[in-house]
Amino acid sequence: MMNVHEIPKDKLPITILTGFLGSGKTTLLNYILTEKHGYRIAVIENEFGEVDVDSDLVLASDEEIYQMQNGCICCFVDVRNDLIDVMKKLLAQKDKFDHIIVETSGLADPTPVATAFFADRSVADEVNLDAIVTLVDAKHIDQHLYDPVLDGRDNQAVDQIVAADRIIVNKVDLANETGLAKLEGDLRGLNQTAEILRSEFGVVDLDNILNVNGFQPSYVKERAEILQIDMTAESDHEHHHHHHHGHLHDETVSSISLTFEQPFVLDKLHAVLTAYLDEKGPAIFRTKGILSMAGDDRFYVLQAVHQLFDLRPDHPWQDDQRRSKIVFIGRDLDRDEIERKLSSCLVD
Ligand SMILES: Nc1nc2c(ncn2[C@@H]2O[C@H](COP(=O)(O)OP(=O)(O)OP(=O)(O)O)[C@@H](O)[C@H]2O)c(=O)[nH]1
Repeated sequence: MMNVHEIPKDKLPITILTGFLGSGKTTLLNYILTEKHGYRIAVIENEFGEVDVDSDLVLASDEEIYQMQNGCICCFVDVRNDLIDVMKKLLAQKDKFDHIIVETSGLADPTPVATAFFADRSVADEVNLDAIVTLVDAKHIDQHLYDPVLDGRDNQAVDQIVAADRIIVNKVDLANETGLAKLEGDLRGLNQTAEILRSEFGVVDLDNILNVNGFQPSYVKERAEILQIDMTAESDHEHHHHHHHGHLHDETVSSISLTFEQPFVLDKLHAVLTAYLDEKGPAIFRTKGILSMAGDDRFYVLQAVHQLFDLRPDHPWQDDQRRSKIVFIGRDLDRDEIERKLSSCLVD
């Protein structure tokens, strides 16, 4: 597709990739990283949860990947300052990249992330926020858009859609045409201007999401005012005093990370997870894990979004890394119960 927008020359384009937990951000990122589009891409990732699972799930590639894990990118001043510092490092070697993708955590409001690029003059002068691309899980988004627990409170699933310049309705294989048409109508109600695309496993026309010069600052400016974020560029160092107040994601949601040295018994684990997620799935938004199985030299990847889960073998373990890590994100998580149930699936 021809690109009709004029793209600022000499500025490094940045795409903010956002979308609720499990909507398909890493899947889309992996698609982008493996497609031959000719861009050299640096990726900045931020995840919610204590142990790092995401970096194991992003496919190995030549691209540079930076993890930012000490908190949710949208909430903590330090993390946004880290983001600026990572950007400065990237800009110092900007002849190595054509594009930067920032993948936010699934609970992030993208506005503070977007404003971070304007907050520091040396960064603001050299980058162009190309677009905020929001993934929407066609099967699960409704329960977050219309989350009764958040009634009257700030809802990040909504924030992410409202801030979008491109909305990708992903997982169309799990929805029917009537449901998709209704969803697209609802999305249009929240965001009148963003182009709405559909995808299965993140496969979209990349010309329509990268280098589109599609960022529309009006919404972000308005929201930044509500959040009391000053978007005026400051010179170096001053941004360390720059902050807003409070958390910007749903504080009823928390995460539990567990690690296990002993391997699991596959059948037992499968049965226990099926029963547990069936029972608790509505409140467990997301489960991710890299797991060691008895009698198998490959690591297993566990991926669940609410009740829907997938557990499958991947590559052989590398030396010294054989140890399971698993993260649950949701409401009212009972750490002891989860640990007890998982421990009952470990090899004797
Ligand atoms: N059926 C189906 N599953 C999908 C599709 N896209 C992604 N998935 C699955 O959905 C799960 C979550 O996908 P991810 O790409 O990890 O989602 P994410 O947005 O990065 O998740 P967080 O980092 O937790 O916010 C994985 O099991 C994917 O394989 C799709 O189009 N159809």
